[in-house]
Amino acid sequence: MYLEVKDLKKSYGAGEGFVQVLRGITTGVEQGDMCVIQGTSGSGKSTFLNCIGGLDTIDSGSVVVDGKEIAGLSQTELSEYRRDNLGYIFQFYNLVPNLTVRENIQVCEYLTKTPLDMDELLETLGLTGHQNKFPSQLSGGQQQRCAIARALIKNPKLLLCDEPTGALDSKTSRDILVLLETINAKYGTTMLIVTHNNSIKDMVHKVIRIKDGQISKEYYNETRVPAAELEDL
Ligand SMILES: Nc1ncnc2c1ncn2[C@@H]1O[C@H](COP(=O)(O)OP(=O)(O)OP(=O)(O)O)[C@@H](O)[C@H]1O
Repeated sequence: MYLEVKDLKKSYGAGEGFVQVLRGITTGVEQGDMCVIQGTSGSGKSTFLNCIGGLDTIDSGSVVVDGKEIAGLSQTELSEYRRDNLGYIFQFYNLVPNLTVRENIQVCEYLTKTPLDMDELLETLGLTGHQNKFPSQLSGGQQQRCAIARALIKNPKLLLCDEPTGALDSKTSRDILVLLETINAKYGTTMLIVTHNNSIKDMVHKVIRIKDGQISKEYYNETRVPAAELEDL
């Protein structure tokens, strides 16, 4: 198992403002699997992702990623863990506005000794002709592809995606999902995808549903629908 989570609990605030967000989550994801995390607004999906991604500390429980326990790591250790293992993609692309596409990706290339080949990645993501443009000169889909390239240049073993198609129209969403599928097949990247779009669950290996901070359902898809054939995106 690449990711093993046991009895993960996470709360925020104190006194009147105390919220118990994750109430003991136990689950796992195999290496190379794409996994969708579903749940209603406020159920704890992003919190779960952030705990696994070392962006948030954990109250109790265990999160083992690639054999390494990340619960209880110091901030410095967490930042090393993020640098060495993870790529992130968010709904809003968080590109640096005054850097070109290529430079935005280079920022992350420098974080690793073994980056993917920049030109090949630009080609895979359909960004070769846009590499010298600034984010403001790109469409939403192109900006998201740039954000994906930035996340992938380190060749992370684990890619965390929080609403990766949330700001995109249906055609561009499909393009992005086809891309994630291609990357998963090409590099074997394990992916956790938080999404409100109910169609995306059909293209992944595993689905985890969270309700009120607990797992209400989880299952593996026996057959997967290719992203290109998903309906109602
Ligand atoms: N930093 C924080 N401080 C206090 N409360 C927080 C914080 N982050 C999240 N919460 C609370 O935790 C609960 C779960 O939030 P989370 O963002 O994980 O939900 P979600 O399932 O991702 O929701 P959505 O689908 O709307 O993005 C919410 O009630 C939210 O207000």
